[in-house]
Amino acid sequence: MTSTDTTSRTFSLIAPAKLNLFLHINSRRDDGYHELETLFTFLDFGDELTFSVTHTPSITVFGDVADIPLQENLIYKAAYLLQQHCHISQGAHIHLVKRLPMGGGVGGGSSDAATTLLALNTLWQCHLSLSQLTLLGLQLGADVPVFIQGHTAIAHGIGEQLSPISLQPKWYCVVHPGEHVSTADIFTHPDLKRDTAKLEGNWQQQELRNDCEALVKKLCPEVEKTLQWLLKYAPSKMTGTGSCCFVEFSTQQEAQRVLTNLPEKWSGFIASSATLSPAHTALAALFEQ
Ligand SMILES: C[C@@](CO)(OP(=O)(O)O)[C@H](O)COP(=O)(O)OP(=O)(O)OC[C@H]1O[C@@H](n2ccc(N)nc2=O)[C@H](O)[C@@H]1O
Ligand SMILES: Nc1ncnc2c1ncn2[C@@H]1O[C@H](COP(=O)(O)OP(=O)(O)O)[C@@H](O)[C@H]1O
Repeated sequence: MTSTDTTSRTFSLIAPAKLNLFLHINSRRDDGYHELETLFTFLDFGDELTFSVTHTPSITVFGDVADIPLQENLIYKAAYLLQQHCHISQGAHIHLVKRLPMGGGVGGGSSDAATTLLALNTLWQCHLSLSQLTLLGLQLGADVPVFIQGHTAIAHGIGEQLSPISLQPKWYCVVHPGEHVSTADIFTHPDLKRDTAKLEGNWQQQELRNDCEALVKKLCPEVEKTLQWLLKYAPSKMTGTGSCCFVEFSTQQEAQRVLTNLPEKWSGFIASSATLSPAHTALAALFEQ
């Protein structure tokens, strides 16, 4: 999945998906952002990004860039932010293979941005620490810090205060109901439940849920249908602000069975969870050679 050519300074990394195993919204701040508590885990499935350094300062992003204008692509934004911050005179060619559904709640854009910061920090020899990269990443989105820190974590604040934890690896079948859900639309909706009490004591002994789920089910009937269909196999949940839904298993076979039976109108994938982000694991392996 990962390749390198250190002599021409080119390498590929997987920008992994995340799942929110629960997502509680505690309050809305004066700046419009929401205080939340969420459990992030990484999947060993994601977009593939290939980075090459150039001797001129231009930054290009090509491949599956769909109709996102270059300067709005989070990959470009991340590269440009780092280049400006560290006064780098080199540029980069970045190729994207998009596997994660956009607006699916699996964090594809944020993961692409974080992976770009991690990769170019190395290729451009910026020598920023993970804490410094995390602060830069937060300028790009509330979800970016967890992908930079790279560890399964419970997040507080707007998603940037991270307490790393370890979980048993599990297998997931993740289903995209074919609908795009805008994070901003959900967080600005008057009917969003935003008054869940903060967790106290051991989170594993408490009732956990996704506070966005009821609203998204109401707004997107296909999400409701997906959650219902998945219930035949296991308790189903939605990730982030949707629209992807998932079920958890101990074995690959159980997850594969759900994917095999998936109605044609939906798409999906199976993946196992990883306590460490696959992008971090791959980057460490590349530079230990
Ligand atoms: C809800 C979560 C949960 O993991 O995931 P997604 O469903 O988007 O993947 C994230 O917090 C999304 O993070 P991210 O997608 O990076 O958010 P941003 O770009 O910073 O913000 C997108 C929109 O969501 C709102 N937002 C985001 C995070 C937060 N804690 N409170 C908010 O109100 C922002 O006000 C903005 O209008
Ligand atoms: N490289 C990128 N990959 C995905 N989305 C991107 C990217 N760059 C910018 N975006 C924008 O960010 C939005 C949210 O993307 P994404 O992270 O996939 O969703 P979610 O936060 O629901 O997981 C997209 O609708 C798209 O307009």
